[in-house]
Amino acid sequence: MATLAPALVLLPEWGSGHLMSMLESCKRVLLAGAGGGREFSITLLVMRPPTDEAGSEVEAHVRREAASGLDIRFHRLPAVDPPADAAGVEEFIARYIHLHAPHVRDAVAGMGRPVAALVLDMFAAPMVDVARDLGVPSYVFMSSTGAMLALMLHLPVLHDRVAVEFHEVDGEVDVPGLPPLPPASMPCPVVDKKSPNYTWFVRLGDRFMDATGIIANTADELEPGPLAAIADGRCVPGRAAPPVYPIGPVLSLGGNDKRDSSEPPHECIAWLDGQPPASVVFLCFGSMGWFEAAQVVEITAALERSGHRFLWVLRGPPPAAESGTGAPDGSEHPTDANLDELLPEGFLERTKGRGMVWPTWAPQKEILAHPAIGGFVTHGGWNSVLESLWHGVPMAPWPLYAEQHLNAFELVRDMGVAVPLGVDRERDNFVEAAELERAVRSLMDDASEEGKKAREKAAEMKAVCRSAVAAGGGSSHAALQRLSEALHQGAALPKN
Ligand SMILES: COc1cc(-c2[o+]c3cc(O)cc([O-])c3cc2O[C@@H]2O[C@H](CO)[C@H](O)[C@H](O)[C@H]2O)cc(OC)c1O
Ligand SMILES: O=c1ccn([C@@H]2O[C@H](COP(=O)(O)OP(=O)(O)O)[C@@H](O)[C@H]2O)c(=O)[nH]1
Repeated sequence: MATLAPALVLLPEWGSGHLMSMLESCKRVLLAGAGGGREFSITLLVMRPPTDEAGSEVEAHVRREAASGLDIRFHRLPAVDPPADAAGVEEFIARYIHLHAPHVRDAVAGMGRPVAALVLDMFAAPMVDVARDLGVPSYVFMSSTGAMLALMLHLPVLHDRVAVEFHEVDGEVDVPGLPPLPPASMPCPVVDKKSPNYTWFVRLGDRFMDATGIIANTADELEPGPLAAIADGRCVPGRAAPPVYPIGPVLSLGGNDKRDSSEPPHECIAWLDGQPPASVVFLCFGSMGWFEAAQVVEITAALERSGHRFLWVLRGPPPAAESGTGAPDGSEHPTDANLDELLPEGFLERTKGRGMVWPTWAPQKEILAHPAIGGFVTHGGWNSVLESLWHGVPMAPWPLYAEQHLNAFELVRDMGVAVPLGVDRERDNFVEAAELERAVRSLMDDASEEGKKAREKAAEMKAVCRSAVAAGGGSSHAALQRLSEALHQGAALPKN
């Protein structure tokens, strides 16, 4: 038994952004420990996702990772009935995950080897209790920003201090480590305090405090304000937060964008190959972003008038959007866009040669790595942001869902790597053509002072990202070493 490598037992939420980001991060721990006397194995606890679509995605990840040659095992948890009465997406996710607690307990108890950590998705934070009962360490994995982490830790304090809805606050909301936050930049789950989603987020933030540690996909130099606020105990006055290990950027792999060099380039890449350096604005809106026809018209007008080259990933509504029966976990994916139906007549002709509209999943990481890309209009999902910064691409954030309004604020106001884009949150995040045209010009025009600052800052962050993960002095590499040491020290046989 003593010779068996301690296990990192992972409980990710099933969404690719969460699962792959956690797995890739824990693979770094595995690789960092190997050879240094700190061997680990990984066991990923697989919940049956609540939709067939998510189920197929998870199975594809499992198949690929099982063939990776690393010490990664998969343990399928018994199925549970999803809550039938959840009023909101975040409530559904947190409750559905929590129903697995007895099965998680059994799986960890039956590992037959020391457990270095039960690594929990942010939505699974209440399962710190399972780890405590079994006498093993628990770590929350934060796949979003340090700013979101600071906000979540601070949320129980805000809950006591702010009696009204955040949008009724006179002025701004104070979140330690961030510039004063306009209420319109609060993340979706906390905008309605009457909603159980809000109650769950307050609870999740509270339970983060009971973890042994928090692993975060960020870097000290990327988010110094929020990370220092957490470390200094400013988020929850009077109580020390668990140590945070910012080990990022870990770019989550697992999309279908890794190309064999013998294959011909993807059509988007082939098109970019013919464009001048830093001349193309890339528009892409994550795994769930799509637009109604009226918004598409505004985007086409903005792109035409801006005169800039563009590569636009345009997706259509998810199948359930028409019937109003969305997936309970909010994970319904957009369909491929029917360009003939969605685009105004003549748009493709008029922009021929300088624009490309791609109607399906695109190889985003490869696109952002291409020298022709000069700017990125993004929904501001944290994985997309990290990918953009990794390649030094400045952004114009167009937040659509989840915590992206907070991300947009941080990118523009705190990190300075993005130009602002005026999004009407009251109108389903609608953006007028003139506003998008202004933002694209600001991002891409050589003469734009605002764009110049964002470009310089993004170039700086590219260097920061790469040096953070570099061996021999990188802050994220050092955090990985500290984490590896803490995991090694804390490994314990589960009590039964
Ligand atoms: C991070 O804060 C929030 C994340 C989510 C959220 O929920 C979610 C649920 C699913 O079933 C599938 C998903 O793919 C998914 C994604 C998701 O957010 C995205 O997570 C990314 C990190 O991996 C990244 O942070 C992106 O910005 C998110 O868009 C939901 C939520 O409240 C609505 C959050 O506050
Ligand atoms: O057409 C697309 C859309 C998205 N992505 C990838 O999907 C992930 C999206 O994650 P993010 O956290 O940005 O947003 P989410 O989709 O979770 O809201 C990123 O790795 C993107 O590179 C991609 O490769 N092609």
